[in-house]
Amino acid sequence: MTEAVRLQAVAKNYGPVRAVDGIDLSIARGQTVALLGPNGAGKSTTINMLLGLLEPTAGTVRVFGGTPTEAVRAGKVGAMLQESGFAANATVRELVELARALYRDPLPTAEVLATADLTDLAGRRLDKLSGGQTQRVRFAFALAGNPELLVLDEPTAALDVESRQAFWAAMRRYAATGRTVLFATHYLEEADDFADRVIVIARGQVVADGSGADIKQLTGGRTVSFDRAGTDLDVLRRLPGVVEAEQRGERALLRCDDSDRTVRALLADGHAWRNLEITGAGLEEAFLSLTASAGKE
Ligand SMILES: Nc1ncnc2c1ncn2[C@@H]1O[C@H](COP(=O)(O)OP(=O)(O)OP(=O)(O)O)[C@@H](O)[C@H]1O
Repeated sequence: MTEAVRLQAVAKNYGPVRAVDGIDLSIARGQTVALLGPNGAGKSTTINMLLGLLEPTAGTVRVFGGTPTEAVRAGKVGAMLQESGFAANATVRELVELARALYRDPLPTAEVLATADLTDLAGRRLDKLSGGQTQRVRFAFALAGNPELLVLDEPTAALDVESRQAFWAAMRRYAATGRTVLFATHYLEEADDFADRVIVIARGQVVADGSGADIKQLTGGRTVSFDRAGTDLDVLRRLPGVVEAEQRGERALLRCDDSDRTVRALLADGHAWRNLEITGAGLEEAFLSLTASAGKE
């Protein structure tokens, strides 16, 4: 069995809200995968179905060939979800030992502490930790059972840059042991930096799936901007190669999947523009243009 996760035509409704709208995907063992999408895209809902915490409205979810609940019961899955609630008067070490006691084949305490970079904090009470340290404790809790699949829902939300780096260094140590890691994020740099594969979801659907580089290539990813001198934004939006147009102050910003065609059309049609600029897109621009094109369908 080389497959860790398989979702087939998975959908989830909350009353009238279609949070997940037909997701198909398969994740091989050993991959580090980012689920990337804006707020409300359906990331947490997808993760909760994968952990057996929510039942899909339609479709099937398989984890290591069985149901999510079977995989969780067998100790194959560790999860770090968005909320936490730990007894404040326990120490870091006590909490790790509590987590280990829940599993048949846990990692040694020293290894859990070292992987999560908590060795020096083992004796510290949980209520005396910084936000970044608390996140690493939650990470330690998730990996204590030695899971084959680690699922992290926005693990670095609200952390400063330094704490984020420490967190991802810890995650990499775990991934390097050949385990499968799936993490949700809306930080585009994180997806690009830490995942082998980036699955972009928007409005409950997969809109792109590949490496960070693939995703940038998919969109062509350039922004053409200029002082627009009154040209109608809708006219600009219809120019060839334009995915989305918006106005910022005096400037029009056109997100393009083929900026050469856009610029040629701008020249040919004699639009009144000044101070033209063409910039290459980072993953952020690529992501916005993917999301925008999904909305056009
Ligand atoms: N319990 C619920 N009841 C009703 N609607 C919900 C519920 N949970 C989520 N939703 C809606 O489903 C959609 C997807 O939400 P979800 O939390 O899965 O997105 P997300 O990508 O994880 O977002 P975030 O990055 O903000 O956590 C959103 O429109 C959200 O408002």
